Amino acid sequence: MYHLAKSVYQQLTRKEEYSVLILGLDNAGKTTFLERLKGEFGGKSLPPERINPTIGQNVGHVIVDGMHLKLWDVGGQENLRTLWNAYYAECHAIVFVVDSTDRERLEECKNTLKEVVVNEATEGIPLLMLANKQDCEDSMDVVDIIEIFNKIAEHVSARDSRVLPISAKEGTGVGDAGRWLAVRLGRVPV
Ligand SMILES: Nc1nc2c(ncn2[C@@H]2O[C@H](COP(=O)(O)OP(=O)(O)OP(=O)(O)O)[C@@H](O)[C@H]2O)c(=O)[nH]1
Ligand SMILES: [Mg+2]
Repeated sequence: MYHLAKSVYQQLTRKEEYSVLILGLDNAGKTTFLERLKGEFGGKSLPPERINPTIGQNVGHVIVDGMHLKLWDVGGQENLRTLWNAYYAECHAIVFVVDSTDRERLEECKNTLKEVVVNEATEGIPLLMLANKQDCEDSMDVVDIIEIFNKIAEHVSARDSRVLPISAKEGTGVGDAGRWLAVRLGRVPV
């Protein structure tokens, strides 16, 4: 009887959790975005000046509109990108962060995103691209970023994708990014 009651209780109080993988080149602002998202949705967060390049991974939890999200932020340095594969099977959505000021690495950024979306393991997974660092005067126009990156996402497979302008440093657009994920993930079975 105790076991039955316990299992009923667990079913009733079960929290569904969705895994979100944060990818992008090194220095794109992935960790800054994760910390800002935590702050935006009521958690404790590190200020930008205390964030260092990620060598392993950072994990954060946020609740957006009642939806529990577990965010995996992994290092974007070239030699660490081979590790991204290991996360694909378990993730429900991918956030790809782009440094909008880094014109020199735009080609590398496009190729990296392409590799992610052509991988069989990410097929059909919702993809949110963030045109970050919009607070910088020299940042690329978000319209141009949308043009470039939507083409990559759409050509590969019919998936839910979106490009949003943000400043992870100042927090602009970060709440919208969290809410986009919550809405999209509400349509995906855990
Ligand atoms: N101006 C500006 N700087 C930003 C923004 N987001 C991040 N940065 C800066 O960009 C640098 C890299 O940020 P990180 O969050 O460490 O980048 P990352 O993508 O996690 O990098 P890796 O961990 O090496 O993969 C830091 O100096 C941040 O302060 C932003 O929105 N605006
Ligand atoms: Mg990082």
